[in-house]
Amino acid sequence: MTRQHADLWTAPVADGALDATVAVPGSKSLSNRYLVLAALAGGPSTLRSLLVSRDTRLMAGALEALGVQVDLGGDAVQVTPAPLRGHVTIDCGLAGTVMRFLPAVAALADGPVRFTGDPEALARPMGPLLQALRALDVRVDEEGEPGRLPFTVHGRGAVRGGHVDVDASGSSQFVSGLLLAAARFDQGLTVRHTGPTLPSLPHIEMTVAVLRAAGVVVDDSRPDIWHVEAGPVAGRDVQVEPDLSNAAPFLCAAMVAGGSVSVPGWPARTTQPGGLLPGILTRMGASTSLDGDVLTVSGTGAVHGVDLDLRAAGELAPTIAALAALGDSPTRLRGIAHLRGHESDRLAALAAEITRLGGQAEQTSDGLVITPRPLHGGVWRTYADHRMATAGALVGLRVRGVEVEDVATTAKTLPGFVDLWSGMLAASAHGGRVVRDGLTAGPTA
Ligand SMILES: O=C(O)C1=C[C@@H](OP(=O)(O)O)[C@@H](O)[C@H](O)C1
Ligand SMILES: C=C(OP(=O)(O)O)C(=O)O
Repeated sequence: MTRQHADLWTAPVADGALDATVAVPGSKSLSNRYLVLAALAGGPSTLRSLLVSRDTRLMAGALEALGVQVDLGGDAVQVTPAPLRGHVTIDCGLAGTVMRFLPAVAALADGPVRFTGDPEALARPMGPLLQALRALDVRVDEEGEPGRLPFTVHGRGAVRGGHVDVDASGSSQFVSGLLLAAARFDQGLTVRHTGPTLPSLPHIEMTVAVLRAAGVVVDDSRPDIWHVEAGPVAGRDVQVEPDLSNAAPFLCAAMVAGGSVSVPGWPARTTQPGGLLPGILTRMGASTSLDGDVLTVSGTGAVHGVDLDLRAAGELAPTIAALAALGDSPTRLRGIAHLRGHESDRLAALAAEITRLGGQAEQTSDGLVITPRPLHGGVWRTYADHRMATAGALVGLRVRGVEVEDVATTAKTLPGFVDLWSGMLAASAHGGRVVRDGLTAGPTA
């Protein structure tokens, strides 16, 4: 896209130290897991503080197409399960959680379920999951390139289950997508990961945790093997944690601009990879404190380079890479080769955009090496990738004239991003107010 045609948002520069409390909405990963399990449950569920964003609307829409009643209006989302019907098409958008969590669910429907998505979604890997379904005697027809959207899962109302191998080195979501539906298979399911590396283990632990909380028996005592017993899934009343990965750019903003940013609702224990943020940001020069459920990150503007294995938390990589580009020494990010199959090829995208602004960033076989250089303004391309957009905003907090292309792509997981971001800056000028979806809600004390 050329500059003339792009939809550009000039990222605001911080003109002083930050002092704000930012309330971020619910976790995408938890929200879409709760929706799937609520659809497979034996009775209704109430999901409180569920994220309402493009990814969760796509999930809700897909489940509704399959016959489930999902009422997204109001403070709490009500889900009423129903027998799953086929002869429908599911639009996955660019949501990994929809394209990877629903094919095994579709196998339980009473007819064919066609999966489509955004043009960018056609580049995201699906093959190992589709092969695993075929190994379980589920018929899957691909329409174009093998192992990619679009494809059709031929539901037959039941899946035998048993044992299946899957190479999840491309995405942990292949494992999660099999486990989430497995309690509804006749024999349950044992999944064994066979690939060389396994990314995003906390997200698999999240899957196990939400299954257990719904009364499903899961054995994860052996490395790379998970067993889900056949049995009922309980309808639940749950409170969704805030999205800690979406909190990341706000917390990092305190390091870039100096000052403090707090995020309320920070869970004492979590399976979200964002739970690793306090440790990572401390290594990069921040001070962090947890006061009750409020996490505060404080910084001086100094950012130190790190050598970091982000295998467990690849979702944080775009934010950490943007932070690293503003550092005082080089950073090496490892263990994230699979980011080449995320919303964009994130390793290529980050290297290209940091370089475009005068920085130095090179891809390695499994990550990035970022050597800080003085940066200048310019267009920051986002490749339809929400985390590229928030990474550009972070760079623009210090570098004047960063124009973020298609900032609306943040609607994938955080539709209120621009309002929250400018609210954080406005609140800082007024002494620590709470910012919720762009609204300054009042003083914190
Ligand atoms: O299961 C999940 O909710 C997710 C798992 C991870 O996927 P990968 O293992 O493909 O990185 C993560 O990056 C994604 O944002 C969400
Ligand atoms: C990789 C991500 O998303 P998805 O759930 O679409 O895989 C992400 O949000 O960083």
